[in-house]
Amino acid sequence: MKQPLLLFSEWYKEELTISRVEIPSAVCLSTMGVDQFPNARFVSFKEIKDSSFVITGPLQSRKGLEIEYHNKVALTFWWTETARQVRIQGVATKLSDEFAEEYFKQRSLMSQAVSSLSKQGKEADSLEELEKKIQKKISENTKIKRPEDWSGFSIKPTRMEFMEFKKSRFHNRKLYELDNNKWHLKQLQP
Ligand SMILES: Cc1cc2nc3c(=O)[nH]c(=O)nc-3n(C[C@H](O)[C@H](O)[C@H](O)COP(=O)(O)O)c2cc1C
Repeated sequence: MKQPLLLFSEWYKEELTISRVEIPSAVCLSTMGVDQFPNARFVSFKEIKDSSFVITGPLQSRKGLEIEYHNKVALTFWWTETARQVRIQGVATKLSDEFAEEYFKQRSLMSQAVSSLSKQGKEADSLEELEKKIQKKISENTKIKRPEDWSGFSIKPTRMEFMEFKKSRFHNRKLYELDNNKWHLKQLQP
């Protein structure tokens, strides 16, 4: 049986080589809201590290607070060129400061400036003022420090479903479930 993280890497690579979308790393992150409503938004998948899926962003954002409240989350990929969907459920853990620094360094100057000055999800008094501050920060051309609040999550999968979409609707669905540290595979009906 092929291990699911290996299958994920193969599928992702296949999509990346032929993808024509600007952000092929986009993935839908679903969380459980403090109001018990599920909540979903796209984020950028960074990489698999220590058998976990890494995403980044501010911890004081809605998603950050929701994950703090309830650490079980879902990631959903839809890859248009290869017509494949991957659904992942797992447990999220905050990144270490060391890894957060690494990911912050990889961001463009613009992204770093936005992250350092924008309080993601808070109401804006004046977008123009905020944009001016960001432009000023960029023009200073000095090293931008990672805000303490900017980090990310490492999501350890416990269930992964791989679907090959078929025009006939006779989709191929393979479900991997983790039990006692071992992955078990089931073939699902379409
Ligand atoms: C393609 C795409 C990629 C995105 N990547 C990220 C990301 O990596 N991190 C992030 O915090 N927000 C990212 N966003 C913005 C989120 O969709 C969202 O607006 C933001 O994280 C606030 O969500 P929240 O209020 O639920 O915390 C991305 C949006 C899109 C459309």
